[in-house]
Amino acid sequence: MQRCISLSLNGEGMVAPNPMVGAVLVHEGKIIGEGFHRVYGESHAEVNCVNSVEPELQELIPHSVMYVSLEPCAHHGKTPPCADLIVARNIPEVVIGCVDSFSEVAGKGIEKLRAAGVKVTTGLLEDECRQVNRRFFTFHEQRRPYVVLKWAQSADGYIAPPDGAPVRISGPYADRLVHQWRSREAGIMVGTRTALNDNPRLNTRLWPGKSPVRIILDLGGKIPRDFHVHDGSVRTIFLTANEIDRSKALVPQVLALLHAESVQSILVEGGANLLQQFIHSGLWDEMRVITGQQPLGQGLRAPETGEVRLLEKLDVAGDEVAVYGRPA
Ligand SMILES: NC(=O)c1ccc[n+]([C@@H]2O[C@H](COP(=O)([O-])OP(=O)(O)OC[C@H]3O[C@@H](n4cnc5c(N)ncnc54)[C@H](OP(=O)(O)O)[C@@H]3O)[C@@H](O)[C@H]2O)c1
Ligand SMILES: Nc1c(NC[C@H](O)[C@H](O)[C@H](O)COP(=O)(O)O)[nH]c(=O)[nH]c1=O
Ligand SMILES: [Zn+2]
Repeated sequence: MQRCISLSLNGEGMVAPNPMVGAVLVHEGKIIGEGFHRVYGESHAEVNCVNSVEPELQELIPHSVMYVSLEPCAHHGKTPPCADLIVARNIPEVVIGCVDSFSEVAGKGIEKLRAAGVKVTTGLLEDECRQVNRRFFTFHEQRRPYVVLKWAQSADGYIAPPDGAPVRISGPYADRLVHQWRSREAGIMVGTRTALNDNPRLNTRLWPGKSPVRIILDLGGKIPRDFHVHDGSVRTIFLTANEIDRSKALVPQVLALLHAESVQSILVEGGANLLQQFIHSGLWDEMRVITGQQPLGQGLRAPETGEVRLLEKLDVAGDEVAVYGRPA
């Protein structure tokens, strides 16, 4: 199953909104086939796994066990049901990492396999398999995008100078990492003042990968038409007074709207005002804080994190990158 998890990660940035999935076929303890879901809309891991078995070993398939990190699908989506393929290839046993909570599946794959006499085991490395697809599961189970908060702060805790002018706090390597993060999320969001002060592009020009949908808070329609966010280079959602009721809490409104737009995950890049509202709402999943090497001395303070749980700390060419989760 660990091999399935490693294989599944090859689909990162390519398969969303589908989950990342890996599968292996094992005959008498030996892997005879393996596969992963490569690209959204193309064949699933189970299919690529069966097709990877060498012609001379195909006869072993009915005597093998399939390990797969996510429950095989049971419906005709963009591709036929994998549960039907497993039955059709007479695979007698399937070991599943985690059940698929997507309503079209949600146990129906397991039911179909068992009804056809296939021995099914579920829950092997379940937490690890769910962690791989945390965006997918949050979207389908909590009916909101997976939320990653991110900011860069100076060594003394500021995110901007007093006049709010854009300033580079993180170094070129951390910037490249941020663009890799951008390529792994479906959406990227900033507040009105960040859009006005920084005129950001919010794309992935420093990393090979898909640029996320831009989500710009602009209730007053203040952002000039010649700013990058109006350049039409990527899909951009402007949140105006038509979509957002100022008298109500912002974050639940934004997340409901993005769920309706099928935006499975967002990277919230600031500023402090917007980030603080997400932190106070409790509707966030990861917090990634880059601390630069230079102090600013004064300016706009970084958001208050509140109680958090440290998940990871990296040194990126002198910049500290800390990843936090919500308290347990
Ligand atoms: N270092 C970093 O990582 C980083 C990241 C991003 C930004 N920055 C810097 O941070 C500064 C901007 O941050 P900021 O905290 O001042 O502003 P911000 O969070 O970018 O935007 C705040 C503005 O968004 C609108 N807004 C926020 N909540 C709202 C709500 N609930 N309903 C309606 N509108 C709402 C309001 O605009 P209106 O006032 O128009 O109503 C509010 O003034 C800039 O100087 C930028 O350079 C730094
Ligand atoms: N100042 C630093 C930021 N700022 C984040 C802002 O959202 C900024 O507007 C955005 O990064 C600009 O986007 P683009 O480059 O125009 O695409 N973020 C960092 O990671 N490091 C900083 O020093
Ligand atoms: Zn499938």
